Amino acid sequence: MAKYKVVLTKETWPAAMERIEQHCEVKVWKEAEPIPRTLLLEWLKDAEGLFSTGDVKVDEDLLANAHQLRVVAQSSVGYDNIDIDACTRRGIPFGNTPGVLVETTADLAFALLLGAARRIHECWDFVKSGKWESTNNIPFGVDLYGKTLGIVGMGDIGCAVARRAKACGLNIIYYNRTRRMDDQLLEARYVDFRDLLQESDFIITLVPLSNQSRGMFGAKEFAQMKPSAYFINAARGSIVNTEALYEALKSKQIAYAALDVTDPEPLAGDNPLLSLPNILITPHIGSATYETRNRMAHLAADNLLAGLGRQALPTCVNPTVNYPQGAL
Ligand SMILES: NC(=O)c1ccc[n+]([C@@H]2O[C@H](COP(=O)([O-])OP(=O)(O)OC[C@H]3O[C@@H](n4cnc5c(N)ncnc54)[C@H](O)[C@@H]3O)[C@@H](O)[C@H]2O)c1
Ligand SMILES: O=C(O)[C@H](O)CO
Repeated sequence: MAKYKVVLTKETWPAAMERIEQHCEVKVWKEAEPIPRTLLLEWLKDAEGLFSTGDVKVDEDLLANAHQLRVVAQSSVGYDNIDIDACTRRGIPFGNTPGVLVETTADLAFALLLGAARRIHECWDFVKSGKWESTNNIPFGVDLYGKTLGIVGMGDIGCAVARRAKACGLNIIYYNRTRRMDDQLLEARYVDFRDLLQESDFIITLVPLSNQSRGMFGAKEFAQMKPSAYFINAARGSIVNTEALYEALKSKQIAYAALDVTDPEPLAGDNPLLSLPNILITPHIGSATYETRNRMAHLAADNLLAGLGRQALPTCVNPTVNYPQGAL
């Protein structure tokens, strides 16, 4: 049987790759930098499936060039690099990987909160550099217990963070596009965005990047936070105005930031944020455990292979153009 023609903008995990290669003739970009746009356009001319990554823009122009394309799949829950309306207009279903990374990403968001509050990375540098001379010259942190955590974007991961926060004795408030019906179970109080900024001791943001959320944390928002506030971003770098965050940290308008995502990514070694003493940055590792990345790759492969066979994608973002279950 003829194999499907598929483009991968990066290699994926071996077991998922094997499954794809069983059914597909693949073109894979294997370099660290994003695939050059002209090459991608060339490869997509006869491709039936695209296995994309967050560093590639899937937009109207790209789709207009890909006449045979019948499915796009990506191994991530966020899909801010994909023009979903353009996919839908062309009848192309897009599949992401919700659910399978929830607990892993919540662990990381909460680790950033704990790591920043107790200055874990500074303590490690302190010990390594031989500065540990007495019991009172050590880096001091702040308590979590009894403080208020504000969660912005109370979706799957936000709720998983709330469960961890509840176990640590934090009071939880949240802001979301809509109020959650189950917020009493989480013991979380729905507030408006301004109240969340003003009342929180810690803010964790897990809101998807969209036209509405781009730059939602800027100078005005940092000015409303407490001077003792800790700001944690595990969503996308572009929901924050980086210059405004730098100024807020430098002037001690807020106390501390912990970021798993930055704008841009990767962050260059001479980025001004790195000169600040009151920041902790990890390299976009929210879902980066062996188990979870493997699960994500398999779910993305499920979506890809289903779409190629004109079967319903298990996790389709634009269900109006998903294939019906059982179709040929
Ligand atoms: N750091 C990482 O490695 C990592 C890993 C996974 C996810 N993420 C990011 O986290 C985001 C959330 O993931 P999830 O699985 O919880 O998604 P989700 O869809 O379950 O939750 C998102 C929540 O945000 C709310 N929301 C959307 N736009 C909003 C807005 N403008 N203002 C307020 N609330 C808004 C939605 O109503 C929803 O409740 C992803 O879109 C992704 O960008 C990052
Ligand atoms: O959106 C996601 O899933 C992460 O940011 C990438 O793993």
